[in-house]
Amino acid sequence: MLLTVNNLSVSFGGVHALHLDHFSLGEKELRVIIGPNGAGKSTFLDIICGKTKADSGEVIFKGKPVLGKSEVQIAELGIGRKFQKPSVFPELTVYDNLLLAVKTKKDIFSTLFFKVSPAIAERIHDVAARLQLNTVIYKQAGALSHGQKQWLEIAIVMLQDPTLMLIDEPAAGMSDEETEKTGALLLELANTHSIIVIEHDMKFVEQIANHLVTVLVRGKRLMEGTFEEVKNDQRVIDCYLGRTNAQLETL
Ligand SMILES: Nc1ncnc2c1ncn2[C@@H]1O[C@H](COP(=O)(O)OP(=O)(O)OP(=O)(O)O)[C@@H](O)[C@H]1O
Repeated sequence: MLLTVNNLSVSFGGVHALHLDHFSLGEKELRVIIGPNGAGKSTFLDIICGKTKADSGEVIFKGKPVLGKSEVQIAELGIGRKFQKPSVFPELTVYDNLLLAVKTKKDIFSTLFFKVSPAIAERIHDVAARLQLNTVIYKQAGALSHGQKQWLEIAIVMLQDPTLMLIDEPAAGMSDEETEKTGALLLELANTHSIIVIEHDMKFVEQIANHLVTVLVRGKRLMEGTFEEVKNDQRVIDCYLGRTNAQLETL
C-alpha cells in the first residue's frame, strides 16, 4: 500500500472532527471521499499534508511515518496538496506560474542561481499539455476561465513531483462542460499518480470513481465501496437526505 492510516484522531475544542479507524490507498489509485458538510474530509487531507496536527494515530506513506513531519518534509516525501482556494499569481503568465512551481521545489541557493534548462522548459510544456493549458501558456493566469485556473493549480502541484496528490473539490464552481473535462483530466492523471479527491457533486463522483469511494460521516468511516454500492447504501442515502438518525450517532 502507498498510504496506510490507522486510528487517526483529532478534536477541535473538545469536538471530534476526525476519528478514522482505517484508510489505505494503493499505487495509482484514484479514491474519492464523500460525506456531508463537517464530516472531516478536509481535516483528513489537512492532517496527511501536515497542515493540521493529529492528536493520535498513524499515517504511513511509502513505509515511512508522516505524523510529526512539517508540511515541507511531507511534500518532499511526495505528497502534494491542491487546496480549494486559488493560489496562482494572476499577473503572471501560466508559464511563469509553472516555472515558479519548479523553482519553489528547490532550496534558496539553487533558486537564486536557477537557469531554465531545455529539460525544465520541456517538462513545463508537457505538464501544461496534460492539463490542456498549452494553448494558453503565455496568457496571464488572471485571464483564464475558472476551470483553467483550477487546472493550472493541479499543474502546479504536479510540477512538485508528488506520488500522491490530494485534491479538494476540483470541480467546485465549474460549468458542466468544465466539470466533465476535469473528470477526464483526473482519470488521465491517475495513470501516473495516486490521487485522493474530496467531492460533493455526485455526477462528477460517478464519472471519476473508477475504484473505491470512501464515505465519511461525523469524522468516521461510514463505508467504502464502489460508486454503485455507495449510492445504494441505505445509511448513505439517509445521511445525504439529512435523516441522520440514532444509528448514525452510534457509528
Ligand atoms: N481549525 C479548526 N478549528 C475548529 N474546528 C474545526 C477546524 N477545522 C475543522 N473544524 C471542524 O471540524 C469538523 C470537520 O470539518 P471539515 O472541514 O474537515 O469537514 P468537511 O467534511 O471537509 O466539510 P465540508 O464538506 O463542509 O468542507 C467540522 O465540525 C468543523 O467545524
